[in-house]
Amino acid sequence: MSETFESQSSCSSDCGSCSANCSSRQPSKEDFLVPLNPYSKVKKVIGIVSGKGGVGKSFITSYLSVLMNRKGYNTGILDADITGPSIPKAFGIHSKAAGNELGILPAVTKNGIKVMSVNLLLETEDTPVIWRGPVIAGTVKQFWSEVLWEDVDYMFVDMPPGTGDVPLTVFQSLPVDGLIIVTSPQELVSMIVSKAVNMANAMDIPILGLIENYSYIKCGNCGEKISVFGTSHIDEIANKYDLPVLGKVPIDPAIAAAIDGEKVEELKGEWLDLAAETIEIVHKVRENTSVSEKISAADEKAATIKIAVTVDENNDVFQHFGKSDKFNLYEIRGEELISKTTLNSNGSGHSELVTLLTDQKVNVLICGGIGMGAMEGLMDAGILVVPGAKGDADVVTAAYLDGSLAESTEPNCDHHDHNEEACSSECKCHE
Ligand SMILES: Nc1ncnc2c1ncn2[C@@H]1O[C@H](COP(=O)(O)OP(=O)(O)OP(=O)(O)O)[C@@H](O)[C@H]1O
Repeated sequence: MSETFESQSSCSSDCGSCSANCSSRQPSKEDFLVPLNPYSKVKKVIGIVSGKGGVGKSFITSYLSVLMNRKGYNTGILDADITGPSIPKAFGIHSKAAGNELGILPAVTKNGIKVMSVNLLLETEDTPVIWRGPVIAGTVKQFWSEVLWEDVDYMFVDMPPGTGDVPLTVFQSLPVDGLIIVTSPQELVSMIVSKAVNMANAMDIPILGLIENYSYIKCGNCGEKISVFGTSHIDEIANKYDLPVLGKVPIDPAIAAAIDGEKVEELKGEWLDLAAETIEIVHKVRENTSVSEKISAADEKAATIKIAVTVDENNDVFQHFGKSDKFNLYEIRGEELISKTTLNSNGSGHSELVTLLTDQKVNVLICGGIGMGAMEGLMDAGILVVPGAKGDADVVTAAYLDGSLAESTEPNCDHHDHNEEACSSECKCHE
């Protein structure tokens, strides 16, 4: 029986009455997807990509999964960087993969993150993987279809670096919900990020944002940020593609010590908090308490709230409330954004700003640092305050609406130069 006959006979339509030209049919995105292990359920797949190797993509993948695990989500890592697998070491995993009749069993980290990597299959960890592209891509597909992942909320895929054939096959084979592009300042950032963005667009996969690793070094004595690789262009490129910058990670010996010491789960640092929040908001897998529940259950649909956010010229949350000269004003009805406008002030002190916000009938203020005097003024005026917010104002507002950022009655001293020490008794924030 010829191949042509077989394929025609598998068509259930009556070809005699069909005008479609089957040979010219373009395959859809779904045609390339590999089925997931039938005993597993993965809610969201986040791909971590870089234009080239060596930018710390594996660290970013590991630490993002640690942050999502800390938020209480079932988290997995599929290490698709087959020729440079570094995920198991970061978690101190040296076991070999076992299996049962339902599939290959992933390794499980101390805190419960599931990991599958080629290192779990190699005889020794230093065995090089000298495989051709199709074999590498086939291995990644097997990690998806044959590993018994069971229930995973967020699966992070440490993608092979670059934009060649292997990453392309991986992109096509897995149902990736969103991508994060990792870069470093010394790269030809514009060109390399552009390639990754174009690839994602061609594959019709949304990009959540950019993360710059090795962004700067912080001086241990004075706290000054030193850009060792020269001026970063990450903000320009993010503007060009209208993408948020989800994190700028410094070169920090604590990071190297945690990764090389196989203790990434013990690492503490807020560098990727915004990225984790963005994943949580954009690819929501559980229902959070929404702000509309907080206002009024009775007229939830009709209620309009006005949120003011202190902003700088980059639309990031400005960190000193009393010196804010610009606010974003978001008007929200029910779950819907009705308007977003800019409110200018002369930044002349917190009591004038409280009056300005009261006149605008603002219900909620989201800001960075704020002292006790201003807090009291706002609370007296019936304005709820969300202090200590950082990053893009739109993302932060979405986080508040989603219930992931909460109001507080405590001041926040980020607006003072404490060199990251705790607020001292000389600080006037609490007066
Ligand atoms: N921000 C950082 N500060 C200090 N050390 C870092 C930082 N990011 C990564 N490192 C260290 O650099 C080394 C390489 O990191 P990682 O394994 O994530 O990247 P890679 O494998 O070289 O690159 P990629 O994953 O992009 O191919 C590791 O030892 C890690 O601890």
